[in-house]
Amino acid sequence: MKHLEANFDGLVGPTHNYAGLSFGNVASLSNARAVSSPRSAARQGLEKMKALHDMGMVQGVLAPQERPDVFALRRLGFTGTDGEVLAAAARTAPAIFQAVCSASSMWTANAATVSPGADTADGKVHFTPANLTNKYHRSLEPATSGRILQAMFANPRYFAHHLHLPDNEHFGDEGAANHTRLCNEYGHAGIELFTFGRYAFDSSKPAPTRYPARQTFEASAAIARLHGLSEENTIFIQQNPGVIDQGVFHNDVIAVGNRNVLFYHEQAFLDTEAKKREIQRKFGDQPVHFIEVKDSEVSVADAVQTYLFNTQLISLPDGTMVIIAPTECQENERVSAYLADLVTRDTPIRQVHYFDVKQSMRNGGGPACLRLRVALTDEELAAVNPAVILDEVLFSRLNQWVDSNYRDELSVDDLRDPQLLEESRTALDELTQILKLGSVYKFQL
Ligand SMILES: N=C(N)NCCC[C@H](NC(=O)CCC(=O)O)C(=O)O
Repeated sequence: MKHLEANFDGLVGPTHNYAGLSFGNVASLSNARAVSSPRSAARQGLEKMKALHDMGMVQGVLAPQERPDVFALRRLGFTGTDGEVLAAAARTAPAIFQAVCSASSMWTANAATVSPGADTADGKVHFTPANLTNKYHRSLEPATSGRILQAMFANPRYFAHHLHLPDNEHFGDEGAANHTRLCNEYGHAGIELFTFGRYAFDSSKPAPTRYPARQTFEASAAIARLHGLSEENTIFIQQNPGVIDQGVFHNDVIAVGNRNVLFYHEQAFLDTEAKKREIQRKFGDQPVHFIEVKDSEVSVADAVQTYLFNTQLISLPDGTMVIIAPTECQENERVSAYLADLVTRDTPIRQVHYFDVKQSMRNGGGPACLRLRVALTDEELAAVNPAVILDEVLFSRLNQWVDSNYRDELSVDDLRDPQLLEESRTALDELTQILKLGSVYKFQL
């Protein structure tokens, strides 16, 4: 049986904007109210997807969510026609209004945690949408993420879907951004690394003091139980609270893993040496390549600014391991020198490919935030909704769809325009037909 890892990238939504909604995420706060370009953001994302497809990777598309979320405003007591709801919210509660307009579902590393069938007790691929409780604008995502994932991975013989964890900070869960899997081969049992920022039920344990820890230990442990993972293939690692306080709001801003490689900053974790020993013991006889970046090579500040670790570490079909990095890494002398040197060292990583995803980077989302990884056997892949898998035809169809539905520019003030809601709904309705998702949005139910 063949096996591979597929990437499902979030399509940027028609209301992509910069609202400064994510305290603890430096890029989001520093670009608050900048004018965005939904069209070029979506095109940048599609270019990256196409490039990975051209490298021989299986590349999928994850649909964005409907924004502004009028249903969320009605739940908060705004009434009248959709236009009246938008106008009243924008006038009387502008901060809430901006939150319900965020196109943050584009970062599909936060859509869910996924455990491949090789790791789970029942042999199925398990999905749990992230509840994203720490930020109101993101807490609006899990129900729709769940419906979209079920429409993509529908066959119950291969795929198991769980409800997101309780909507409470005690179980704050940010999905695959805090989850990495190491394995020898994608289809063989691997080890799943769950990274968390604090313990919810034990205030004596270390925790950040400046910025929030979005993921709790208790949430990570619940996901591992739900997915039927065993103690022997699961590792829980606490993030160093000091790096969260420097802007590492998700672990994928400071570490990334693929197959037998863990690439991380020396300050990323607590108890690093003990955790490395546990990883190697649970991984088995083959060596794990721990590529630890020293502070003297790249500082945490440079890592946060360039997203050196929010790179995609992928294995091409011939087995070559490559890094998909944002152009911000190329533009920073220290980081580009580090990467140029890394590919000459004795590690499995052989190439670096740079991509312009600036529209996403300005909100703190790099290449790795934009994708959800799903390791699949060929039999499981055959059971995935084929309309979401990118090929030449879908690529050009989606580019046309973006060109005819997306605005070139969007400022925060444009979000109250009821016409934008109409445009978004028309676009998303068409998209559900292109991707054969059925009815997944509330306005379609
Ligand atoms: N690291 C990963 N996997 N994902 C990045 C998510 C970025 C997202 N930014 C935002 O939600 C900003 C929206 C705004 O400010 O308009 C967040 O902070 O949750």
